Amino acid sequence: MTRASLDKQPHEVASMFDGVAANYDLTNDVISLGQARLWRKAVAAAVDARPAQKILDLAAGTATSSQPFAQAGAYVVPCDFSLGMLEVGKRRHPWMPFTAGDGMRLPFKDEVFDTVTISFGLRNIQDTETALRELYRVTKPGGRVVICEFSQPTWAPFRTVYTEYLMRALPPTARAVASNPDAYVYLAESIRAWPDQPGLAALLQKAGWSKVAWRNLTGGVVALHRATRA
Ligand SMILES: C[S@@+](CC[C@H](N)C(=O)[O-])C[C@H]1O[C@@H](n2cnc3c(N)ncnc32)[C@H](O)[C@@H]1O
Repeated sequence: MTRASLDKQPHEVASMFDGVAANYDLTNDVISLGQARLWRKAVAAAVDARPAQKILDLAAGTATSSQPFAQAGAYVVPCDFSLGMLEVGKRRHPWMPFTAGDGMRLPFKDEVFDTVTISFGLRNIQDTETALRELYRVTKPGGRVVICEFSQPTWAPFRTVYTEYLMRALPPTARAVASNPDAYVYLAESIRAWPDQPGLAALLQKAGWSKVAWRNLTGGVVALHRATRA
């Protein structure tokens, strides 16, 4: 594989997600070998949504990542720039205030959300630091960010097996279930190119966030980063 498919422009990323929207959630369950549901539970626990809280779920896609916060009684705004993903989400959750918007220029005023969160989306945004600064801007002072993203398994033998899975088994599996298998080649490449746990923590600090911490899930296949706005 080459790095070429990683150099996608934002409109290409949006149209790639438009293309996978119909089968997106099913494909996730299959290619994560059922782990996706556990990761979502961990995100829900970290966000700890409460009634009357205002939560931004950036890169929410079909809003599967937003649903636990709404179920906990919070006011959750799913925001994404793929109209195809938003359409699928709106059909499933017509009461949610879906908002079309780019993570690098959020269509919200300063300091409006108690918590901002992003699951499996930050890696896809062209400029990570700009997105982290935008998330900071729209968060109330004292508010929090929770980021759920693929990362690096910490135990070397497991890392080797996982890398084999990403590069060899995932593309054919995706070909069997996904509507646009190329999107899952991009997935494998983008995970390999993404910063590890301390690398993302450093980017959060650089964007102004404090009290940065993370927790590994599934041995570090996924990491949950948390931070606070001063
Ligand atoms: C892998 S999906 C994650 C969806 C959802 N958060 C979940 O956990 O199922 C990534 C989403 O990021 C969105 N995305 C990528 N770049 C974006 C950007 N610059 N602004 C807004 N959304 C973006 C894509 O459209 C896609 O819906």
